[in-house]
Amino acid sequence: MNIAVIGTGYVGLVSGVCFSEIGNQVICVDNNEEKVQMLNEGIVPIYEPGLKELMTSNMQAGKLAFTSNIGEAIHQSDIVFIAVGTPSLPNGEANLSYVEQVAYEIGTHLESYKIIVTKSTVPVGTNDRIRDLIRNISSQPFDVASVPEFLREGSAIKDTLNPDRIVIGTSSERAIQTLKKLHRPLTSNLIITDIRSAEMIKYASNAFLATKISFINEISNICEKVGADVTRVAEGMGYDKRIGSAFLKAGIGYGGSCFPKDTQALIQIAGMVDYDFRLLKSVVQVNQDQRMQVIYKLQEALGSLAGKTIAIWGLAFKPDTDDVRDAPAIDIVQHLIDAGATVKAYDPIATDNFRKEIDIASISWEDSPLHAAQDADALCVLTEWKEFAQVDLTTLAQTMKEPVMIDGRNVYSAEQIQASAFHYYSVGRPGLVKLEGKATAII
Ligand SMILES: NC(=O)c1ccc[n+]([C@@H]2O[C@H](COP(=O)([O-])OP(=O)(O)OC[C@H]3O[C@@H](n4cnc5c(N)ncnc54)[C@H](O)[C@@H]3O)[C@@H](O)[C@H]2O)c1
Ligand SMILES: O=c1ccn([C@@H]2O[C@H](COP(=O)(O)OP(=O)(O)O[C@H]3O[C@H](CO)[C@@H](O)[C@H](O)[C@H]3O)[C@@H](O)[C@H]2O)c(=O)[nH]1
Repeated sequence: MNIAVIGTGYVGLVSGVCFSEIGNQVICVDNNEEKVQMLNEGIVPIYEPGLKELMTSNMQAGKLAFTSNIGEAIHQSDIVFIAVGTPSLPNGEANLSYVEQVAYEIGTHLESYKIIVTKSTVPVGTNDRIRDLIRNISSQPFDVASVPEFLREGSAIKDTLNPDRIVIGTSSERAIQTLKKLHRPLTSNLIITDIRSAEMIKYASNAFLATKISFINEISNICEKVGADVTRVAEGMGYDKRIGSAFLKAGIGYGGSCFPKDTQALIQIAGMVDYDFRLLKSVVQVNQDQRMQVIYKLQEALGSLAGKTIAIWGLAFKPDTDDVRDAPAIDIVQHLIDAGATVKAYDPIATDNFRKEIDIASISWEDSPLHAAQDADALCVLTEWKEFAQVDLTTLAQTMKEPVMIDGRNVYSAEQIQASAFHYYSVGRPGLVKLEGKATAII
């Protein structure tokens, strides 16, 4: 099939590449001309394992192209995917200006029947608005459908080529048949539903996953007080098929471009229809507080943070991505700076993006984990990059001024910590806290 994908962020680019990989003719559009030029030169603007290879091979096979000319792309396609951003407005609502702009441009370029599919995460009712907007501009035939995207950054290609399900929300039989045919090579689990339910499935899914994370983070905080180990608690819970083991990793709270924004947006969507989504509001609050646990533990270990040197390992919101959008590290580093500390930061790939968020003299940007830790009063592990688990803890402790570690992602095992000199704070594993070089009673 001939497909136009509007927007070459994570979703647009990965979808475009994967649709070409399964045999379609794809043209990706972005109004950022610099980005289009880079893509045409085979340069991938995001870090995603395997994406460059797949993109290049499909471009060379003539199945994938990039342009800033939306009209040309629409003329060549049967299906138009909208995959532009829907960032948060200051009140938490989704900003639909990019989606509406694209809908307007599609309307002005329609010259024959198209299926217009929204992949962007949009509030319930948005696809109806897109339909009205286009209908006001064009008398050409078209159908709209909501096909929300569930890919995760870092495993985006695998998620797209092997999805758990594809949700197709539309009232058009013609669109259903075409979209079924398009997606069947990816999975047989196609959920056909109405547009509003499809839009809601996306928000409800993200909100539920965020709820699981805040739930286990609260359990971890209680574990710390009652002497239980949250990793064993999560394991024991996860074997229950009704609960499932995924998304029960306690840490410093969720970040990224989706959970923070989509939970806020769903609270707003509920508010618009006079519903107070109390549970989700608590999930968001717990998540914000969880970031502060790192600071509380540092204060417990060091007292005042003024004048202290703190090493930070990990700036990305999770491993295998250079994305720092709403990363917990942003709040934590900002707090340390406000408290008068000096920060030595290291991330294998996200440093450049992080510096666009905060770049001040009291932060030094280090080129290795050990350089960041050198002469530091404490180390905070904020992203579970694989290379951190491989660092020799004896060498690390000797490099630091004080062997104090706040492991915000439970990277290290009990054995590694017991064999080390570290005064160690984990998340929800209080038996591993060492005080004055001696393990506490609960091991
Ligand atoms: N990032 C993810 O992992 C992910 C996963 C699932 C769903 N989503 C949702 O998908 C949507 C896109 O997310 P993203 O992270 O890919 O977005 P992004 O903001 O990273 O990228 C959007 C792209 O659209 C382009 N754009 C904006 N207006 C345009 C226009 N008028 N014409 C052409 N191009 C235009 C921008 O230049 C940019 O390259 C959002 O609604 C998001 O919530 C994201
Ligand atoms: O057990 C867990 C799992 C995740 N996280 C954190 O949660 C955040 C989000 O992680 P993840 O879901 O893996 O990354 P995203 O790429 O943001 O993907 C989410 O957001 C996307 C955008 O909507 C959806 O498409 C995906 O299905 C959904 O998983 C990260 O900060 C993780 O560190 C935890 O703290 N504990």
